[in-house]
Amino acid sequence: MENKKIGIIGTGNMGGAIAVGLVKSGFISASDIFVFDPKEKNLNEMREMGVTACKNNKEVVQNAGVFIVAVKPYHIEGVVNEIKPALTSDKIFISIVAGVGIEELTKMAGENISIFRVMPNTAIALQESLTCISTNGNKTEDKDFVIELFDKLGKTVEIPEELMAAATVLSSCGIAYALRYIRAAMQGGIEIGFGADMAQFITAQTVKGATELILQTGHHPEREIDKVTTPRGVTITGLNEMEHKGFSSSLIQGVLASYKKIDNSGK
Ligand SMILES: NC(=O)C1=CN([C@@H]2O[C@H](COP(=O)(O)OP(=O)(O)OC[C@H]3O[C@@H](n4cnc5c(N)ncnc54)[C@H](O)[C@@H]3O)[C@@H](O)[C@H]2O)C=CC1
Ligand SMILES: O=C(O)[C@@H]1CCC=N1
Repeated sequence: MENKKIGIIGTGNMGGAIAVGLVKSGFISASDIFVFDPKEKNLNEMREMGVTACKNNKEVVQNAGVFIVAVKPYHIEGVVNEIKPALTSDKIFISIVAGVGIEELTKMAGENISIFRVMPNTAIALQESLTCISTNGNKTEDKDFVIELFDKLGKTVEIPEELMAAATVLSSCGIAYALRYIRAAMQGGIEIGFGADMAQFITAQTVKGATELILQTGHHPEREIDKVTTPRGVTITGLNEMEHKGFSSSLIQGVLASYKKIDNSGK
């Protein structure tokens, strides 16, 4: 692929976060990122970062060799119809749209274009995404570029497309589940004496520490928990009370409910 300029179609929560992460990463100069969004406010935020705002989606695809579609599932078909005249065989089409498969995307865009499904999360703005990539038999050169691109924006894992719905739940929704844990722990922290800001800082840094313990050692969480739970101590008392109230079960059921929602809606 010759043209390594990057397009983003839809600069809402995710498209905007990708643009921010890309500019921060220095992987590409801001002016080589081409975006369109019908919301002028979103485009202005992009312009302020030095990103090139286009007049429409077709112009994005004409300028960029690789483009990321980050619109809601119900807008994808309209977007693909709009960009179709600019879809030459040298383009790489990356979709982060939840629940829309490569087969469906191929029907919309045509056979002769390289299509990837990618599932990032909002931490991509900080280059801390966990991004799942499904390559479905694309050319090695294209695949290498897409992986390199998202490696600059966090960590990547390559998965078969059949796991994309599960990836959406565990990684993309997962950020929200983790944040809800942080909020709940903060609320407990406030009730036992901390101000909100201090409770937030203590909880967030503690979660970061827990995450690093797992990521850096590869240990099972329970192995690290065993080091904290003094017999007859305060930790096990709290943990057991959480389990009596359904903590793990509630999380697992939430994950399954999100997964079912993707299956049910086909989105
Ligand atoms: N929000 C998240 O954490 C994640 C979202 N996704 C997927 O990313 C996609 C976007 O989600 P969000 O960013 O949350 O939604 P959003 O609503 O924040 O952003 C979508 C953007 O698309 C723009 N848009 C609407 N019609 C358009 C058109 N014809 N051309 C160009 N832009 C258009 C909207 O103005 C909006 O700014 C969805 O398909 C979602 O499934 C995937 C992973 C994580
Ligand atoms: O909630 C949603 O439907 C989207 C997909 C993954 C994260 N947000």
